[in-house]
Amino acid sequence: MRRIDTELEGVFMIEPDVFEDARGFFTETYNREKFAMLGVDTEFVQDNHSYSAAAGTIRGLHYQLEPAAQTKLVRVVHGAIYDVVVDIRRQSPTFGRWVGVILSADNHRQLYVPKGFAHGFCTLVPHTHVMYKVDAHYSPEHDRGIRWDDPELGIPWPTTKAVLSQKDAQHPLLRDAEINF
Ligand SMILES: Cc1cn([C@H]2C[C@H](O)[C@@H](COP(=O)(O)OP(=O)(O)O[C@H]3O[C@@H](C)C(=O)[C@@H](O)[C@H]3O)O2)c(=O)[nH]c1=O
Repeated sequence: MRRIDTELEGVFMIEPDVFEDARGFFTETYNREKFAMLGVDTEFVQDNHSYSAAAGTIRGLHYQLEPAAQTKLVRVVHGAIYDVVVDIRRQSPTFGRWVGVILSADNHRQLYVPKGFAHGFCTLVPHTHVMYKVDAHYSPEHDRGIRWDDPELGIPWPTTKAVLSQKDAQHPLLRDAEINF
């Protein structure tokens, strides 16, 4: 099991050990002690599961305001995603910078998304199931978003025909977003 850092400080992947045999495989998708040793020192309170039918489905870019800000640990149990994290802490030296990684059922990688970052993904294949743990409960009144296609971010989403929710089509640009962390 290993940690793979990204260009954004505090944003990293966990690649668990996968034990394959004639039946298939076994893997620990979360182990408090082992994950904590790699930096996932987080008390999760909610597990989420989203299913996207079509390839090219984009969900994001999402965050919750303080005091409901969330740390997330994201993985894919079926299919694959291009997973994006954007630093939206206005005082941060890396404000507005983002990283994109591939998480898939095959690579078993998990992405750690700290508070202060917006998160979104694009499904790369149909019938993709994403599961993630969060350390603060869902709070609709603190729920916010940033436009997935904000030109100042310039994220190269791997689709020419994004499938979006109505909500996600209407978020403000990062420069106009309400942010309190
Ligand atoms: C996120 C969430 C949604 N819901 C409800 C609200 C709504 O009726 C329905 C769908 O919500 P959304 O459209 O916000 O779901 P979705 O677009 O999948 O939102 C998620 O996107 C990814 C990228 C994230 O990072 C998550 O934190 C979350 O924001 O589910 C909950 O009950 N609990 C939750 O934790």
